[in-house]
Amino acid sequence: MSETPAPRVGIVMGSDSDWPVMRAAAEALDEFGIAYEADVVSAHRMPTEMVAYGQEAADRGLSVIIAGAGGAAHLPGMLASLTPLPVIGVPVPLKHLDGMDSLLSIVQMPAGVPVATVSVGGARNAGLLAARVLGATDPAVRARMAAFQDQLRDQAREKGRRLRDSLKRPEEGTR
Ligand SMILES: Nc1c(C(=O)O)ncn1[C@@H]1O[C@H](COP(=O)(O)O)[C@@H](O)[C@H]1O
Repeated sequence: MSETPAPRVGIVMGSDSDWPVMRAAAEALDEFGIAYEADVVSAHRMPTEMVAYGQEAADRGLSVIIAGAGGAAHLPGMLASLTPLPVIGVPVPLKHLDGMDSLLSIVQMPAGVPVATVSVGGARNAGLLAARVLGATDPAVRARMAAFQDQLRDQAREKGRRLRDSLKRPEEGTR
């Protein structure tokens, strides 16, 4: 019987309502074969459990924490204050303010307590950034990231080729 690999990345969010955004981080980690855990850990609603999560994360074997929250999004910063691990913050957009409240709550950290903040709703990039952090010391993950970057380059070249072709046929492009 094969054992489930121990999670290397912790994906946490303030509420299960964040999951439709945050699942993109999990999907990115799946693409790279990186084991993760996902849970709801709210600084505001379950502060003592949030403190325990932050204090225990490194000893439990996690290497990176991805924390997403919306509105008064204090979860990523509070976790960064509790753990020596890198914390990647995902501003989750809510119904009002287009996610600007979440973004500013996460990105404006005081000096000494860094949170690597991705764009509003940018959970996929959070997963990719976590893969890069692991890849710095894990050659297999780094090789997968290099292959992924090759694919991106090829796709971008193809987009340019299609655009140039459409300009050669005036009825399809704008001159
Ligand atoms: N920003 C935080 C925190 C926190 O930062 O501790 N805990 C919950 N929340 C956010 O509240 C929003 C609404 O949550 P509900 O949908 O449960 O009402 C979510 O986006 C969550 O991340």
